[in-house]
Amino acid sequence: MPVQAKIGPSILNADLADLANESQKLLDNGADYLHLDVMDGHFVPNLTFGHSLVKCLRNKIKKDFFETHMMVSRPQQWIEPMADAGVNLYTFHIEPVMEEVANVCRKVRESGMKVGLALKPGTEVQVVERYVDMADVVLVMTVEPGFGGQSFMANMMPKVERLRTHYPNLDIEVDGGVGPNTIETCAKAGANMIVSGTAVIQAPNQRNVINLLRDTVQKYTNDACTHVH
Ligand SMILES: O=C(CO)[C@@H](O)[C@H](O)COP(=O)(O)O
Repeated sequence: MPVQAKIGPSILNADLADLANESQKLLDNGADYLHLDVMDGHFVPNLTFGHSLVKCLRNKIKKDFFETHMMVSRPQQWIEPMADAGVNLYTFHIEPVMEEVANVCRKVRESGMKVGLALKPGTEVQVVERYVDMADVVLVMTVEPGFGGQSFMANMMPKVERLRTHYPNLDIEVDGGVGPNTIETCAKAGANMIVSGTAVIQAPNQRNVINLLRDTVQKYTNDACTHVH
């Protein structure tokens, strides 16, 4: 099955006090999944929310695909709570668990969730290649994790290109500063799962932006890949 373009808005800069409605609006406007940014104030200098909120969101949004992007120092700690909260894809950073990546991947799988491996901009892509067989998605960060609204780092594209060349069937996600002005660069490099925060949340017409992102990726995806759903 060909790799599919999937657009997953990040809700980081949405009105978190109205998260269920904001999320539903994104899905109604064509989002393929929700990218939920979990930050612990240790791994990144920002704090958001945890499994309790995700569970409440799941109670309101029953069927759609949830990814949690775990920007936390101890991703092992939240596997079971997030699985219980109804998360579909558990994407964790390899940097704080460098010696235990395989073990964490196994535990995520055993919990029934899909596995995503995230890389900070300073982490070599070769480090993640050892674990690609254990993962469903590799997330290449295109900003330093922690905040929405930062500038896209085009110099991360060689990582995406290398992964796409070596792993034609892999779901490759990009996150940070991705929007109408930067999507073509990501799509050409081979990304097929697109996280976009500010550009979608603040758009006067979310549907138009989501469609533009998806159409651009579809233009460049080859027909030898798979997808997460
Ligand atoms: O994980 C992060 C930041 O740490 C991202 O999900 C951003 O929140 C995306 O927002 P924009 O850069 O698209 O505004």
